Amino acid sequence: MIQLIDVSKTFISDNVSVHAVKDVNLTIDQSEIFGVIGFSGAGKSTLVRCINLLERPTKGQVLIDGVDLLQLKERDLRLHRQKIGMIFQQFNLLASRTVFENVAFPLKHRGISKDKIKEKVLSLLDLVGISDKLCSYPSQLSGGQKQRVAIARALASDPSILLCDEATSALDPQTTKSILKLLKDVNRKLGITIVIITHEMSVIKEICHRVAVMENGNVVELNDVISTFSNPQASITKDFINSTSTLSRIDELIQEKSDIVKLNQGERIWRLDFYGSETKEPIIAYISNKYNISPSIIFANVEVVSDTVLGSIIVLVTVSDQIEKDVIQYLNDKQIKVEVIKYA
Ligand SMILES: Nc1ncnc2c1ncn2[C@@H]1O[C@H](COP(=O)(O)OP(=O)(O)OP(=O)(O)O)[C@@H](O)[C@H]1O
Repeated sequence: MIQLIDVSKTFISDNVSVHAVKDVNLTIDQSEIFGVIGFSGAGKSTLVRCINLLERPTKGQVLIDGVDLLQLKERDLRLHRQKIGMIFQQFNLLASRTVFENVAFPLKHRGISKDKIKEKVLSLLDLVGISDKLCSYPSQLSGGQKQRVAIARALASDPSILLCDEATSALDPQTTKSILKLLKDVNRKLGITIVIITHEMSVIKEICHRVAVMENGNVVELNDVISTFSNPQASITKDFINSTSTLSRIDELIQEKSDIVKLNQGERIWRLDFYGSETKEPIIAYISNKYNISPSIIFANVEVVSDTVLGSIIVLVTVSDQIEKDVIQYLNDKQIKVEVIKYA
């Protein structure tokens, strides 16, 4: 378990203080996949580097399984750090060493026999699916293959925690998916806690259990992924979610006064957000029949997040004030959020 208690990090350069991380409190459970999202400069890397003391916090405590790393002497700290692996956007492989040698590197000088090292490296390369590149050099590998080698190397010390700093940002979408799937497998098979820094909500959606949203050094929102997507609180979280969906196009169309959103007398535009079991009910058909209205769908977006369906639709509907109130009440009772985006 990782506990960050009142962690702050201030950099001072040229007599200017930069408060990169401000009083962050976080608990990340064993075997959890935890995401940290934020725009550039929000403090994500600094926060995550505080977990293995690549950055020493200016203030606060960093507890790994109850042990405060900041209180440890150098030798003990080195031992504890071996339990925290890390991978990076630029892979950080040793260019002059083969794949085998890169993965074997953390095992050197530990009194482990050559045979044991070989056995371990081969099983790790098998786990990450790159056994056929044993003798290749990093320059002969694709980005996805390099990240697989980096993951194998990070796992060589049998860590209980794996920190991933923008590990998929340099990869194309398909390779990103395959690396995220590998991280998921590693989490499931080895029970390793994974902390992932990203600026893409799609990464959070794909594999994380919980997510912390960072802005200006603060954690401004912290929740499980479903709640974050279905009921975001902070405006920056809403911005991130909008960036993954086509629905925010409606706001642009309204601003542009597009013909698509030009309304006649009595018409309105609603946004309906629903998730989980509600997605199986024929809600639109039901309200059409019950209230004698004919919603026409302008946009729709349905996602699957952590095995839960999340849907949003934007509809144009002609309706009186009273019927609108009744329909909204009915939908709210069904746990469907309704926002009236535009009146005629
Ligand atoms: N070594 C350093 N010296 C001075 N300032 C630093 C240092 N490292 C980071 N900062 C500053 O701290 C703030 C947070 O940086 P950090 O790299 O943690 O953000 P980030 O959210 O990870 O950004 P990105 O997504 O661009 O990597 C920024 O203003 C950055 O300029």
